[in-house]
Amino acid sequence: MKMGAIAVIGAGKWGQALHFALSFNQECYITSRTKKNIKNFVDLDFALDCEYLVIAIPAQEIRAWLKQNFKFKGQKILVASKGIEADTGAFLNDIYSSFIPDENIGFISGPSFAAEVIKALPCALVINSVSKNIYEEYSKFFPNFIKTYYSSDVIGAEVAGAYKNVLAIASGICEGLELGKNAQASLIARGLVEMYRFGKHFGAKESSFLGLSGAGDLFLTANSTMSRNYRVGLGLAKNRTLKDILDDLGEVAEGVKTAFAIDKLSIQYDIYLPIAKEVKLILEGKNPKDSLKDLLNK
Ligand SMILES: NC(=O)C1=CN([C@@H]2O[C@H](COP(=O)(O)OP(=O)(O)OC[C@H]3O[C@@H](n4cnc5c(N)ncnc54)[C@H](OP(=O)(O)O)[C@@H]3O)[C@@H](O)[C@H]2O)C=CC1
Ligand SMILES: O=C(CO)COP(=O)(O)O
Repeated sequence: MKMGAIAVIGAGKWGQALHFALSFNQECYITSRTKKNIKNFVDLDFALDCEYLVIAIPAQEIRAWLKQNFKFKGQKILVASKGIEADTGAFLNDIYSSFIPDENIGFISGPSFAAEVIKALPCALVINSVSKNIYEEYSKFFPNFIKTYYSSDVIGAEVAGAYKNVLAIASGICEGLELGKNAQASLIARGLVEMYRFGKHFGAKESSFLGLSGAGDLFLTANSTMSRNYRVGLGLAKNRTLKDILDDLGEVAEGVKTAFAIDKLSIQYDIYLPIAKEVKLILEGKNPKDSLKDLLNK
């Protein structure tokens, strides 16, 4: 194994932004399914042999990707994806845990549009891991325009990062229906309560929802057309088909599949999650105006 070497896996928007940031203090490699003209682009085998691996592929692809490609030989993994597996309702940490010991895994969370990180604009991120060593080792790699914090609340970070994408869809719908800023702020605030209710069920800490991983990322994503999930919501409010919206987007909007995962878990564990439920129903074809009536009357 190449000790000390770092590689990003997945050269999409976030992978490329992280590669840019992680190249400030050291050489950083990057790989993807499709070969790209990026400095230090390497093949997958080269990347997998690095000690530090930052994985930035869509949540729904991770299980199959790990099964097909990954062999654990002591690598330290930083998971950059935000989503919950739709088919099973599995959290990413549980998927990774069956391939890699928990002490070797960290999760990045917090407000971080790739388009701003790749311009070296300042931001603050959380590295969540059961092992503080993972935080200490990875935080050294980040450039000085990114401030990193440590948290051991892996489930809190995961829930917040995944759930805010569903709420960003809801907020985009709110904007698309021209319901006004009062309605949008109410939706986001109740959304924060809802995502904490969900997280608490799985043992997440309240502080994660009050800080960068929860409120921070939710306020960012649910207020900006820079968010892909928000733009999905805008399209749904304008009665565009989901297929049409996603074809136009050309990038992943994790909230779509995650809405189905959350709905599955809400039924399985009997957790009251009215906003996520309506997002899932709208994705299945319910008229957003009917969802609004139902939310107001619940
Ligand atoms: N964009 C952002 O601002 C942020 C994104 N994230 C999260 O990061 C994750 C990735 O997002 P983002 O980079 O923006 O998405 P993109 O759609 O831009 O890119 C997705 C990347 O995943 C790769 N990929 C897709 N399917 C597979 C597969 N089956 N096997 C291997 N690789 C695959 C693609 O490979 P290829 O290059 O070959 O097409 C591409 O590099 C998501 O979970 C997202 O929520 C988190 C924080 C910020
Ligand atoms: O997670 C993000 C910013 O923190 C990116 O959000 P979108 O995937 O909705 O663009």
